[in-house]
Amino acid sequence: MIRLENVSYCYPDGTPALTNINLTIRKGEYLGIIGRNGSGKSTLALHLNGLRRPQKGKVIVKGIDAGDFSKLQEVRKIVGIVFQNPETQFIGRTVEEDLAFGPENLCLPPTEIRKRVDRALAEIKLEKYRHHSPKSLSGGQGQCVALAGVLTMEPECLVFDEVTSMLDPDSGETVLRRIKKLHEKGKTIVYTTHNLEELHVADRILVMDRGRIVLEGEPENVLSDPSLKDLGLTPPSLIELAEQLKKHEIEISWENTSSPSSFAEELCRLFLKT
Ligand SMILES: Nc1ncnc2c1ncn2[C@@H]1O[C@H](COP(=O)(O)OP(=O)(O)OP(=O)(O)O)[C@@H](O)[C@H]1O
Repeated sequence: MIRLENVSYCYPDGTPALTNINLTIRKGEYLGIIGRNGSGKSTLALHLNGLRRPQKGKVIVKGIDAGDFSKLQEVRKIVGIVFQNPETQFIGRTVEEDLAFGPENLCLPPTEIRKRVDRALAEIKLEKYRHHSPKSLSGGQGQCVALAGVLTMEPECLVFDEVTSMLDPDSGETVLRRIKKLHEKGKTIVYTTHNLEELHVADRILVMDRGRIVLEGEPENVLSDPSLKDLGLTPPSLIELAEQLKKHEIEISWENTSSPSSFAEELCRLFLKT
């Protein structure tokens, strides 16, 4: 669906943000991109719908060159982006107005705009906030509205750039659940984060460091890769716990316990002992 061929990008002050990136994003896949601060995740995300154009190499979106300025509108219909801070994306005075903005720009007929706004509101389950100012919502609700705003454009691929980093854990969970649902409905998802706990649902994970892809694979392999710590990343807590149990040769089995809560208690007990 999206192909990056030898993509390199340097910011005007000379900071190299991407170096020789080769990547194919398959239709319907959930791709997680992880890396410490400044590793190039956002710059890569911005290349996926032409918000940044490669200085070297090519980004091809369903056969269209995303670097070709005249094709930008087409590319943005296929790939939508949601950013870290939803407030920077709000334009309308009410949620409804905000959601209508994208389809209005596509010059769609009013009935179609209405249909898309209603559908997007139902998708994020925020119908009752239709007439509220998007700026009056909580961080999590605001992020869901930003997501709905992208959905009104009906893109096949959704790119989420560190969308939970400003949210509390509960709101972050809600946003992640919405994203998972969209994936189940067939959307291609690209999700950048520096929190490995969020990536167990991905089909594939890329690890970036200093503008390069340094590790790639299925979650079970990448999340337990010993080089993660050297790359400034904290493995998921369950994997850390499993490593500790292995290191201390502690045996634990489900059969020893009668219920999930006693299993959890047993784990806690063993963990405190190590
Ligand atoms: N507008 C800019 N001007 C100059 N340099 C920039 C700009 N944006 C990013 N950079 C630099 O480019 C490199 C890659 O940054 P990028 O934001 O893509 O990384 P990131 O992995 O998304 O980081 P973070 O997790 O902190 O958002 C970093 O060295 C960063 O300082």
